[in-house]
Amino acid sequence: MKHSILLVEDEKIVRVSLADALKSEGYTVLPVADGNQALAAISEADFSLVITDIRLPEVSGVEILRTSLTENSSTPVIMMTAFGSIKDAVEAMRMGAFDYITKPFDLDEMLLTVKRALELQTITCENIRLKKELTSYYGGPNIIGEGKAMQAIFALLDKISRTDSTVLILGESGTGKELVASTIHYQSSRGKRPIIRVNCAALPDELIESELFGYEKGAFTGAVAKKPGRFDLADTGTIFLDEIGDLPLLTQTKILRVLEERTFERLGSTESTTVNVRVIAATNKDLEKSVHEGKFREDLYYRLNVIPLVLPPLRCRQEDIPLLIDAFTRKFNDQMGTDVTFSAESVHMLMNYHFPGNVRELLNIIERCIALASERVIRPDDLPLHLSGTRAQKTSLLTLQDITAEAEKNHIIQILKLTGGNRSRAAEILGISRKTLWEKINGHQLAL
Ligand SMILES: Nc1ncnc2c1ncn2[C@@H]1O[C@H](COP(=O)(O)OP(=O)(O)OP(=O)(O)O)[C@@H](O)[C@H]1O
Repeated sequence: MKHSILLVEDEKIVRVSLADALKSEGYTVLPVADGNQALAAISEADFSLVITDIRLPEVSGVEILRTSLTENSSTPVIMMTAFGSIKDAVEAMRMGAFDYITKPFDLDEMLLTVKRALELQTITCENIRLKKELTSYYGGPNIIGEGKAMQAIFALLDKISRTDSTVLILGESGTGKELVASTIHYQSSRGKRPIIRVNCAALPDELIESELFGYEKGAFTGAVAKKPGRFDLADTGTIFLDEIGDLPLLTQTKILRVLEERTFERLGSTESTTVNVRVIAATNKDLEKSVHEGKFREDLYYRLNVIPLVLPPLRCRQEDIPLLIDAFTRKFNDQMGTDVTFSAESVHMLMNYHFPGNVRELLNIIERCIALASERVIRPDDLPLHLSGTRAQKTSLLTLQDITAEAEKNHIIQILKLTGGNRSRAAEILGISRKTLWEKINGHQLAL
């Protein structure tokens, strides 16, 4: 993108020759002769750079500097000053001007200063953009959900972020475990330090320990230099152990030691290394079952389970689906420069889909629909075929017992919604005791 420069200079000869020189460098230039025109231009457009004379009739260069900094603080301002007004230039620098150039100036010197100022402006803008992206990706409000289940999660997140405890996040694939882990980290006192993610399921058993704990030079064939592990990299920050249920037993023992003593040994070293890390782990496995099966260490399970956070599957928080559709539609419309919306029938259809892939699946469906949209409104026919097909397909594969259980569960959800979560009234309508309802809520793992 071409840089745009506002040039404010009342001396015609300087204005015209400098504007020509800047244009021949490939910049877009708006030359103006007085301060009032400059102020009007600043309020109407964003410039990459402002170059202004200090002494101008009516409105001074200092006033232009002040307005420019207020309107857009990332736009650098270069002041041009005659020999007699150096004091003003110094004052302008103090106020935040990028630099000043004394008139008469050498053109090359001016172009070099312009280049430096624009480099700074590019970096500043990029920095602002990245920061925005980071906070919009990880900031609390961007975990979307307004149903009871998610409200309870937000309240817990708030508390967890203020502690330094180990957290275990449980939930099916795509329910937002990684998003939640990042949010806890960024909201915590370690937020400005690194968060290192390890996908325990993706690392082959023979590499996992060297990845986690690093190795010394010569620890094994091919270890030509010392390499820090992920725990070293996460020092003073957070380590996110994703899919922890897939860790081999031997590595589990070492993780337990880090959790208890904050120490570990690098491969090929007998010396202990101490780290200061917060551990957040996640899994979509039933860890309790893995413990019973002897696949997961019981002591590690209890050590991790200090604060468990269970993310409910999307099908159990139907009420969040329209909100998520809205947010994802906005996101992809922004990205693709489109203006697509979902019809009420499509939203209804999505609300009735069981989303085995949870929020990730919904996100992918929205992206796909917007990318392939031939019209502005997405109707049920435009949704992926499996959405209408899966229910029938799923039903045919289920046993009678499964179908009954599913119907029972959905009915309980509906009635609880109807009674605004009042369990006594729901039990009355359902014709069961409060105790039975409680057992069924637990049995179906309803996050209400
Ligand atoms: N409540 C939510 N609001 C907004 N976006 C969400 C929400 N939950 C999940 N997402 C988005 O859905 C996608 C999947 O989430 P994430 O990767 O955190 O899930 P996960 O549970 O860690 O999945 P897996 O177990 O497969 O690693 C991400 O793009 C995430 O930003």
